[in-house]
Amino acid sequence: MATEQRIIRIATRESQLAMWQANYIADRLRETTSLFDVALVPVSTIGDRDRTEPLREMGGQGVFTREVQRVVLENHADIAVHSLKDLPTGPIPGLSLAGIPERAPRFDAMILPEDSQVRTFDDLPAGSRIGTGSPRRQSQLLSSRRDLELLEIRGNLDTRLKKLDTGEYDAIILAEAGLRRLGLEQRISFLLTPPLMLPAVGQAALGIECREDDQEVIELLHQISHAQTKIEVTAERACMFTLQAGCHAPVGVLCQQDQEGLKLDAVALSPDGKARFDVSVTGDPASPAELGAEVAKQLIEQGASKYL
Ligand SMILES: NCc1[nH]cc(CCC(=O)O)c1CC(=O)O
Repeated sequence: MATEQRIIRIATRESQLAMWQANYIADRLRETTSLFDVALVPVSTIGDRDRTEPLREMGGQGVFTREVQRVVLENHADIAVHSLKDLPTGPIPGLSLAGIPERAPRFDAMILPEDSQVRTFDDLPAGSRIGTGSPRRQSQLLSSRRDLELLEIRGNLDTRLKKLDTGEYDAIILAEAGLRRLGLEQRISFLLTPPLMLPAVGQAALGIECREDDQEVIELLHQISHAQTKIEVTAERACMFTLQAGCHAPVGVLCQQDQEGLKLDAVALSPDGKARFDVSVTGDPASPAELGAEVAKQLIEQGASKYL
């Protein structure tokens, strides 16, 4: 008689992007093992239910992740799949962030109406209305172009693209990774790359949590993890944790391996972009958390705390 197969239950938000990500992880797990079956457990979060308030005013950190985590803690699911950039950096008692799969392309993208002739950031007409509620994106754009008008925008990717197409904005900014995952990359007019724009902590990476005592699932999540991505996001998240800054702070980071070692660039800005603090440190790839803490320490020494 066949023994009963354990089903790995995957808790996820219900947005199109979250469901894509959860299905992607389900496929990776199925490729890794035939010992388990997988099933999705959709969860609605306050971040999804309230589409009107600017995100940073909605109880801030964890509005997209807290309820998904609770479902796992209460054993109604076994793993939680998050966009790592939405996951607060502090540890959650009872949960282990055991899965960090390979990161997708991590930069931000500018989207213009389909008939626009504008091809570069510098070509944007003076006073262009740019839709983004992210203080990180707003402050970095204002740091190079004081003339731009930054406007709040909410909603999932489809909703935001519709708001652009109906003329509410001259351009909007979205992460390249999310657009690619939903097959919308043809809407990208151009990428916003460093030094103009540093991405968010963990941007384009996924974070998968499970209960800290679920050794079977922890091992499975290690098998679908990617060593280099894990090193990079460990440095980035340690920097944000030491800064005591959340995902809505005006902070951008970029962690990359080069010939000299593991390099972490970070920028913190005032909301209007007039003040900015830049730090770049190269460290030992074997100690990414120390590198992140060192970069945070230097930002604080420069006076960045005032804006965090
Ligand atoms: N805060 C929303 C969010 N969280 C994750 C992504 C998709 C990209 C990613 O995984 O970094 C997005 C959308 C966006 O910023 O455009």
